[in-house]
Amino acid sequence: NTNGIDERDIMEEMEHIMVDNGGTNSDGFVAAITPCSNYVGFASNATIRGEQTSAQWVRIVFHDFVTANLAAGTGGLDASVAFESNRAENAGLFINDTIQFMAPTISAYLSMADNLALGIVVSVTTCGGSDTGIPLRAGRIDATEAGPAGVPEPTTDLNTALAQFAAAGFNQSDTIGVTACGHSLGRIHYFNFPTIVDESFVTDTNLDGGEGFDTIPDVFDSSVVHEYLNSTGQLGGPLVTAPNVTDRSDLRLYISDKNATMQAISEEAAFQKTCYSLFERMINTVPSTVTLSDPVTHLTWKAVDVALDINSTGSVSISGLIRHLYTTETPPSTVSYTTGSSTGNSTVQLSTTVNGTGTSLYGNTTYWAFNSSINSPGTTTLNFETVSYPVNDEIFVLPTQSSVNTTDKSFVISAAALTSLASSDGMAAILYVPTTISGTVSKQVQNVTMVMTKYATAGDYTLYSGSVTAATAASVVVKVVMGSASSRTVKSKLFVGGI
Ligand code: HEM
Repeated sequence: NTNGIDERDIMEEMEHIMVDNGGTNSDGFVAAITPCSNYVGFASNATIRGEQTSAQWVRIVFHDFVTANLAAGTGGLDASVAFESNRAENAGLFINDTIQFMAPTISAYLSMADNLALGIVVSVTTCGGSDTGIPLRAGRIDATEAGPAGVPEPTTDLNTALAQFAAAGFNQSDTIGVTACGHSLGRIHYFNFPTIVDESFVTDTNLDGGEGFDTIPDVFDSSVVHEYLNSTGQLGGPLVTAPNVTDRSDLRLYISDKNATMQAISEEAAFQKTCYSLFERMINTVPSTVTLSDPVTHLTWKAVDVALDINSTGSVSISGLIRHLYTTETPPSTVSYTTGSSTGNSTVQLSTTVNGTGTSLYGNTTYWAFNSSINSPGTTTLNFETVSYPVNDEIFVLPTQSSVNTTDKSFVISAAALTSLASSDGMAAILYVPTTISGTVSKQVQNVTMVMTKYATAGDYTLYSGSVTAATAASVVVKVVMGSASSRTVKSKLFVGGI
């Protein structure tokens, strides 16, 4: 990543938001769409509005992606949609609901655009799709301003709509497929489209007057296709049956190849397979300057919140959590680990303390706490089960000797570096601060550099500290740098008082 963040950390953060859904170390992301019919929007009377968060998360990806210009290498999934909520083509609550919900999970590791990609993938899963159907990559970079307009609307004529999709790399059949896939979930609302949905849909428990595209708008399946082809249920939905012919954009699209694509995806397995592939292409449509990671997989074993510490004599210790994700097998009651250095592995250490357990879409989790001294300098890995986690004991942040004041957003940061590394550049901390910006409810990570001063020596190490005030205290990531040496990053939630 161009901002000095390890790709491994980016991928592991995305995995964390995806997997840690409840209990220890959970963040509530997937809970928002569990069950699939759930709504966590910010409008008043949320529970009776007739809205569905999972559907919003699918729709927002389409609206962000479709204005890509493949030939120019611009646009795609870059979260520019976060600046575009006022456009008529973006009618509805979905942009601000989604962006505001996801803003807290923006960090140096995870952009808003990566949050959006994650959102559609977990929505498909919780709404009944496969949990491994859509490979999810990380590394998207957020736009800093609105992009061009050009999302098809119900009144957009067929050729214009097909040209808009074509500019984003989708041919006619792709366009028909991806629209039917999207319209498997959610509703069209009277509140947004009063000429399309009848006012009678507005009730005390459906304030926005939502009418489903199919009879089960909270299940990701081929019903919308069947009902269209067989003239049952919702008949393909309001964009097929709208009173005004000009509003029948789904009908124009579906019949434009004489229903060939709709026939081809009418079998459930073919529908799912086609939709996963088309959704994957949407989320992987990114500006040509962006390089995506390999797919993020669910990790059976994982190191979490790893931190180094040092005492006054210069003895370095490592602590953190070991997470095990399991489905059917019984989790072990202890986990052994070693640390690796140039002179070989340490003696085997045992973690017997279960720190907590959690639930996930992909199984259950158990967390063990570990804490032990390491051979320093020279330790380069923490090893357990299948994991070899990189350690840098030459230069490191000291989370337990650092603190955050969440009231005035001030940080006091301590760090250690080998005295032999000392550079005339001095030691500095870089704080990656998700910062409010104008024109959107999203945030942008801004780098704050803090000069540190030497305050002690401890064995082979020199200790530094400094203080700084940032725009926010939440979801800040910190690393320290000296000359060409750079530490691993840590979350400031590990600091005393951190969030
Ligand atoms: C020509 C193409 C398309 C047009 C004209 C179109 C139009 C619309 C309209 C008018 C709504 C109603 C929004 C509201 O009232 O809240 C809607 C909803 C929706 N659209 Fe599309 N759409 C198109 C393609 C797509 C695609 C490609 C996807 C995703 C892959 C998608 C996903 C959705 C979803 C999930 C909803 C439900 C949103 C909710 O319940 O909040 N649409 N669409």
